[in-house]
Amino acid sequence: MKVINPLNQEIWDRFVREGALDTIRINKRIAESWYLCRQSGVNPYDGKGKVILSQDSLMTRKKRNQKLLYMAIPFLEKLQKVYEKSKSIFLLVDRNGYVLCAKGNQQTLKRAESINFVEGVKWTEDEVGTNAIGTALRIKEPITIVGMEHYSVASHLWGCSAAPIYNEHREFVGIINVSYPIDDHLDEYVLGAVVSTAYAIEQRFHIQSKEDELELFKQASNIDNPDLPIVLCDEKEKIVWINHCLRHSLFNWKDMYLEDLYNQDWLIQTKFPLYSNIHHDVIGYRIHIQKKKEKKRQHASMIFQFDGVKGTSKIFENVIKCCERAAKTDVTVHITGETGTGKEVVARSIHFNSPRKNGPFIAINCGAIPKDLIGSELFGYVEGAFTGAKRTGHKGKFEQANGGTLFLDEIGEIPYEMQVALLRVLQEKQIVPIGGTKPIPLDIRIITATHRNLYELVRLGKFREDLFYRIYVYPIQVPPLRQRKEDLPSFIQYYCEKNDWPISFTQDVMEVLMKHDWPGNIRELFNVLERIRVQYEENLPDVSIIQSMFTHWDKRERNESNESSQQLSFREQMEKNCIMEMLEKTAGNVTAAAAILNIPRSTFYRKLKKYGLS
Ligand SMILES: Nc1ncnc2c1ncn2[C@@H]1O[C@H](COP(=O)(O)OP(=O)(O)OP(=O)(O)O)[C@@H](O)[C@H]1O
Repeated sequence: MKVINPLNQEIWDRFVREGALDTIRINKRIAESWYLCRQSGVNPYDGKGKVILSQDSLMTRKKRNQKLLYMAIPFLEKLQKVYEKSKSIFLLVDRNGYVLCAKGNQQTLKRAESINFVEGVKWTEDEVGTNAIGTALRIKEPITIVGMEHYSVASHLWGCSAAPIYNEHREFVGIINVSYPIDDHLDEYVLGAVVSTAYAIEQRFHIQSKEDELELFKQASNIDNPDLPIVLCDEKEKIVWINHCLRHSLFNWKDMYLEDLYNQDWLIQTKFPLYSNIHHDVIGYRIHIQKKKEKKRQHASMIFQFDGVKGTSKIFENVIKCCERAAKTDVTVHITGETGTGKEVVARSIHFNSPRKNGPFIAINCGAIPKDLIGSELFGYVEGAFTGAKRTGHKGKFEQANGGTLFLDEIGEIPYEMQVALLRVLQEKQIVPIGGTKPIPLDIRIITATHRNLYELVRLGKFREDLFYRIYVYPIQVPPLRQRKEDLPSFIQYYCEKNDWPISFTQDVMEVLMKHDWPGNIRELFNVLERIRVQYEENLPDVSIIQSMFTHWDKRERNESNESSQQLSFREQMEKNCIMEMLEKTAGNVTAAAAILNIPRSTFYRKLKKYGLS
């Protein structure tokens, strides 16, 4: 490959003015590029870089190309050493033409700044006209472009040689380039040196792929659960290892790719990316698979179905076992756990796996109903039971749940005086609606839940001991997310699949998520994922941004909750919620809502004003 002689001003002038070119006098690759530039309206009198990434976007792009950077930078530096006496600069460019890294002579780097030839700039033919980087990127061949061979004037005083870089799969991954001021008179072998460097980088990719494979096997030896059918794939999803329990059912795995498993009736349960400790890019996946038929059989024999993420943690496996046992009987279950840990999901799963599954599942949050209304909400009332009562009467939650399951959430919030009535219903298994005389027999399973310590409430005299023993028959403790962090990837995958969000989280983002304490548990996790999805869509932000999001949100949420608690007491907030709910139910009919809530109309209007609802 020889360095092409610069063209003269006359040829360039004629082409940009008239589009006329004597193609014999010009390298055909350059002629072709000039025509393309002219066609797509590139300005020959400009040619400075215009699309320049912000620092954040450049960081994200570097992150995405971290393997390329890791492989190529040492060779770029070697090349720089060879030409250290020259005024050259040395650049690494990604597959889309963005400059990821620029090193070399400080004076030349400064000079390059005047045409925006800097890190983060998009240096393609479309943006800046014919140039070694942009043209090599289009034709995927090494090329040197000097002086007026550049289509636009901004580069007329430059010479540059570029070559494409390929990875171990012969996929094009970027460009390596040397640029120099035209008066630097670099030797004619510079293009050869650039090509050799690109080749050396490709060899490095090959060696690294062997090292990655070794690391994958090393990580495989740490696989925790030998009873789960696990396969290990490389980053191209080629199966490289299967664990013991698959050795008798998956024979020809050595030539298989992940997608071949679908054709053999296997289902992917979880897919967990594995990262290199060296270049931090994905090197493969650990995949938990399951035979399709097994799943069908499970459905057929009605083995316990949990409608949510089970994960792989031991602690949650025990919860599922408890649910399974409880579902087979009519035992009264009491679920404890912090807010957002999935107590209601657990309650539902017990109901829908029990013989009552065809009956109703009725949930009521005892903490969200004003004290005065809880009686009518639970037990119902008959026609004309009190002023403002609905003419048709009202079926209470107990009656609504007849034949099924009643889930009393936040049972610890139930007013003390109401606890006696509740105890009586549980003992007598019948209900008399408010204002009524005829008892209604009940056939229901009771599940209660609380995030509070009921023992403590009993000790403080806030919860009746007799009621406590009536409901605390079969306790199930749902663990907080921080005690089952190994389930985080399964939750993330669940969320991504549910929202059709094809994104894979990098290892450092995973680490940040793993380190967070998740005070709001699964609800908080889903909220965080939702915010990231809405704000960043497919371009997962850099780890530092996610980290700062946590700090920012934490602060904001703390402030917001302080503000709202200063404005409204808990009781007031409950009252406001109840009024809003009733207005929604009555389609905004104030008279009807006030009547149902048994609040005089004038008071009701005052409250609407107080809560900013009028
Ligand atoms: N195992 C799970 N798989 C998928 N989603 C879950 C799981 N557990 C909980 N969630 C989701 O997390 C959120 C909170 O769950 P849930 O309402 O059951 O928690 P909770 O403990 O009852 O909360 P609270 O104490 O605030 O009533 C819901 O959106 C629920 O769908």
